[in-house]
Amino acid sequence: MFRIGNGYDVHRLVEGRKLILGGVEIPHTLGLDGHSDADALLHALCDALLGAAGLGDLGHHFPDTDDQYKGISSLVLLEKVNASLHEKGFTVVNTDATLVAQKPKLAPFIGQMRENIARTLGIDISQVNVKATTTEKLGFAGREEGLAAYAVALIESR
Ligand SMILES: Nc1ccn([C@@H]2O[C@H](COP(=O)(O)O)[C@@H](O)[C@H]2O)c(=O)n1
Ligand SMILES: C[C@@]1(CO)OP(=O)(O)OP(=O)(O)OC[C@H]1O
Repeated sequence: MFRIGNGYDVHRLVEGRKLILGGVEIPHTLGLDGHSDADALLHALCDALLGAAGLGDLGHHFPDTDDQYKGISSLVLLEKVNASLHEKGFTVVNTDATLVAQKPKLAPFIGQMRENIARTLGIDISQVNVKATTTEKLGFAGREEGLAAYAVALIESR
């Protein structure tokens, strides 16, 4: 049986934090604020996978009030989410994500993001897609106040 899920995450862009997306540290004047490494791409992807499996959302499994997750790499969270899906008999068919950010230019880093996600999920890179778009300077993303990520995931029960 096939199941689909979607995820959406936003993090504020602030000074003094790293900009990490898809497990890649991207040089930029601003970074993402959050309890973990604030990797919005991986958070949206985790929520898409959890949603497809009917397992709620990221905050339910990893509360942002729990010190053990402070500063944690979201690749570790993705690995844990993937393990939860496998425990339930699900395998990932494919994922697709869209990053919404006015700056910086993300295209040069998308290949590494895809590699990180594919390796963490134990799937082929052809099963992982990531793209980026601006909002033509509209809204919070266009004003560079924050960055958003949308993700969808298709999973299959064994
Ligand atoms: N932060 C971003 C946003 C966009 N891109 C690339 O630019 C292309 C054009 O984006 P528009 O929002 O103007 O349509 C887009 O297809 C991406 O390849 C990017 O690298 N980083
Ligand atoms: C990742 C977690 C846990 O550290 O917190 P944040 O890094 O703040 O990210 P967010 O997407 O706001 O919430 C999900 C939480 O599970």
